[in-house]
Amino acid sequence: MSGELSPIDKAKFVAAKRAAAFVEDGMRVGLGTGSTAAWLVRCLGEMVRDDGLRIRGVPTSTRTAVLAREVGIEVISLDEARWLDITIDGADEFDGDLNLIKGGGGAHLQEKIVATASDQMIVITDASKEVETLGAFPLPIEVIPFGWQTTRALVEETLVSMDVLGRDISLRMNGDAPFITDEGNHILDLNLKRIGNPRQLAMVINQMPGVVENGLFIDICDTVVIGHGDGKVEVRDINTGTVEHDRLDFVESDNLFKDLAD
Ligand SMILES: O=C[C@H](O)[C@H](O)[C@H](O)COP(=O)(O)O
Repeated sequence: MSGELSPIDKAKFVAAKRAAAFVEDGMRVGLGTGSTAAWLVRCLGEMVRDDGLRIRGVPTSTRTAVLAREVGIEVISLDEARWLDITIDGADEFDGDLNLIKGGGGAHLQEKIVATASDQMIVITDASKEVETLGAFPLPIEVIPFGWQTTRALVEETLVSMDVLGRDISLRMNGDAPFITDEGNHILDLNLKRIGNPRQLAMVINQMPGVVENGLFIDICDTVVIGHGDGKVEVRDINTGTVEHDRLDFVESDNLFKDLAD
């Protein structure tokens, strides 16, 4: 990486750095996927190397597993861990109840399994991802490749019957070929614009044959850490109703940030 980081990258970095402080020695940690979660993995790697932090990480994608090993985090499978103390991950959108849309990187299936198996889930994000109502970000649905067009038609029919607005459904592509998830599946992106009842929608979608998992995370996230490009961080906890404000002087003091920016 060279040159100055963009304000969005700085925001993601400080959110990740602040959230890393929730991780304690001996914890089993779910490691999210995406550009924000990658900062978290790098921050934890630094804590392992420099501070002697001992953790075992359960990655939520192949990409994250590769990065975690690279930075020196001991990687174990979810089956080895069974239960996690904490999961820290990014999100594509979050609302005031800390319900989320995830899966912009196609990893929401493993992410949801890992987050659900954790005592606490913390989302790290920049402020642009906060919305009043979920749905501006297309909702990812992981479907098995067999009969995916039939599954898409069924999803569309169901949305019509539920009177959900904006029934624009596309197969996610990777160049000329369909995107393939870590589990060998496809992704349908639902451009709904507005999701009035995310809980109901999540349940209805997951009942359809061919659907593996949708990207709505309802009542899973406990805490959101929102970073800003100037180093300010806000930590909101849905269980206690508390909001904390903090500021990280990352430019001057953070070796990891300096190494990456050089
Ligand atoms: O599938 C990907 C994940 O759900 C990501 O956590 C989400 O898309 C946010 O990614 P980023 O931090 O890159 O915006």
